[in-house]
Amino acid sequence: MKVTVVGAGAVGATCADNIARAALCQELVLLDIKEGLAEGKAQDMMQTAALLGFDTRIVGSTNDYAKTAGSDVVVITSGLPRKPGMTREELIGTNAGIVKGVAENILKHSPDAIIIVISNPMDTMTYLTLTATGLPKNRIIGMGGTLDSARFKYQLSQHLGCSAGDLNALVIGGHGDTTMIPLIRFATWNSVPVTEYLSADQQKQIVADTMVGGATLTKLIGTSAWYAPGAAGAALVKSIVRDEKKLFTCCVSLDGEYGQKDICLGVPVVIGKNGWEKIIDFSLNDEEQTLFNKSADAVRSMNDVLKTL
Ligand SMILES: NC(=O)c1ccc[n+]([C@@H]2O[C@H](COP(=O)([O-])OP(=O)(O)OC[C@H]3O[C@@H](n4cnc5c(N)ncnc54)[C@H](O)[C@@H]3O)[C@@H](O)[C@H]2O)c1
Ligand SMILES: O=C(O)C[C@H](O)C(=O)O
Repeated sequence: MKVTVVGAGAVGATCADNIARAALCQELVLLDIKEGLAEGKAQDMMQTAALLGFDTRIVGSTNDYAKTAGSDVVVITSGLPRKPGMTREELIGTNAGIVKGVAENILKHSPDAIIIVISNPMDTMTYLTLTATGLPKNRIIGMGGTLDSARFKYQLSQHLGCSAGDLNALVIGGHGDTTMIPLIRFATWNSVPVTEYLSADQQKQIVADTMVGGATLTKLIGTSAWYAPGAAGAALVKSIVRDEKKLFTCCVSLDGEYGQKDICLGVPVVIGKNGWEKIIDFSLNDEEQTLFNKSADAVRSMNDVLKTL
């Protein structure tokens, strides 16, 4: 197996590090436009191999896409992160050009790859990657809901005083401060609904804190987060290369599911060797469906901005 991570910044390097530590592929290419950055980080990571005991060969590249040729999975993390006070959507002007160029270069050298898009605004960058490459929809996966669901479990675990690993919880919709939808009604603690244990106020607080999870970290750190985003990207890579068929919320192209079409948005999907293999379409109540439709409207208006760039 060969995996490429484009963008050797905070998220890309963390994602690559997680992929290497778990020995998810024989060859891992880290590519960045900044001279020497990817080569340096690749060498640094390779120097952990003797300490951590993995055999993945990590190759760094300054914009030489020939090195990425024949990748089975490509993770796109290239682009600007937001600064405190900004929304993810404000990154569209710069990141659309970067993501489009990267996707076209990847396609030339790895026409069979499954592409995971992480760059923000992620829902729109996923839609752009799908339309720019023309690849089958199952091979384009946006990573956002996977991270947001992990943050939702973190918030729940803090209130319940329990292991995050004992929780099942999904965030669907867009990957934006106001567009994501933490589905607390469906969240369980080892099969028992968490709503049994949490007051209405606690539930509201958990949902609100989950929605601004990325903004909260951006304010604290001064740039956006990378540990959980990198780990979330690697979890998707693992489910693909090991054909685990795990269920994650990912941003995928909808064709009528959840009442939406011609849009990429976060819904629960099965991830395996063919990319996203199945959308799990379950019934939302009126309130949840209204939120989902509003989320779709907001993402669609960002997709329209692409036409003006
Ligand atoms: N979807 C998510 O859940 C999620 C989570 C975290 C971050 N992000 C997004 O991921 C992106 C990266 O974040 P980061 O913190 O790693 O930023 P960063 O600045 O640390 O790294 C970005 C890297 O991209 C590189 N780059 C820029 N243009 C390039 C090009 N044309 N080709 C190759 N490389 C290029 C830069 O040189 C830089 O090293 C941002 O857009 C951020 O908003 C998304
Ligand atoms: O918050 C951001 O801008 C980065 C990312 O989307 C995140 O949720 O951590």
